[in-house]
Amino acid sequence: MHARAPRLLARAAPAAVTLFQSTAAGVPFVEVLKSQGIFPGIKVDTGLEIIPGTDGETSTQGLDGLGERCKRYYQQGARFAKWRAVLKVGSSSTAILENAHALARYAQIAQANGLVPIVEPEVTLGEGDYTIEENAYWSEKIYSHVFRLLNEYNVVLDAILLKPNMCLPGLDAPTASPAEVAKYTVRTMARSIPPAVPGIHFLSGGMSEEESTLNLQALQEAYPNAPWSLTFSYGRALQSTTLKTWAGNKDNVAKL
Ligand SMILES: O=P(O)(O)OC[C@H]1O[C@](O)(COP(=O)(O)O)[C@@H](O)[C@@H]1O
Repeated sequence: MHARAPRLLARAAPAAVTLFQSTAAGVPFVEVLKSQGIFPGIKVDTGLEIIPGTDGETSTQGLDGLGERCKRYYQQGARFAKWRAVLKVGSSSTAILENAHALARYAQIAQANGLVPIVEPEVTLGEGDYTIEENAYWSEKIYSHVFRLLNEYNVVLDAILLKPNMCLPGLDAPTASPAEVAKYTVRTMARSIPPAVPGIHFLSGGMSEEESTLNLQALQEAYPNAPWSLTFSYGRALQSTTLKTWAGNKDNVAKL
């Protein structure tokens, strides 16, 4: 692990297989993370499947046997779980309900097994010239359904983390300024996310490293008294330059 990683990461969510692996020196990955003050977690969904009768919309799989798996992951040292639902501006009501239901069942099962569920309803950044207002409308609609189902399944809201998208215009529309992104994103959260949720950890969703950083900074500065902590759980915006620079070659580690 890179020496700067512990300063940057509070938690890490490897795939199931990695949770049970060790370093070349034989130290379990879980122990490496714990010794650096990083909470290990686990992605528990098993991927996407097309919902028949829709225009390629997906439902996230992985509920079968989830309780048993969560039990094993907890014993192995995991303390949180992650499940990603993929939605879009203009999602059908079938896709919204299906994904909200699966997120709620997953969160309920994860909590019953001692894991903090990261609930990730991602309204993907797509092609088209839709406006930031349209993205905000669909994001609000989708999050509201997700929370209706979380409540339906008695998920303890104080013990989840939300991983949503920021509100952004379509890829073919003019880009929005960080101030606009902050305004629409926090308005959407204020309308649909209960204050009991402790943290909103945004995904980067295809934003560049710089864009995602500036947008997050704008959000935090504009809303210092937001009821939830506003922070990040970036994938691509954290890893892409690092992976490119490293390129699997240990001689490049010093450049990181
Ligand atoms: O692991 P999954 O569920 O396939 O998700 C893919 C990526 O999407 C994320 O959930 C969000 O990633 P981005 O920040 O790049 O949008 C990452 O954590 C994850 O690596």
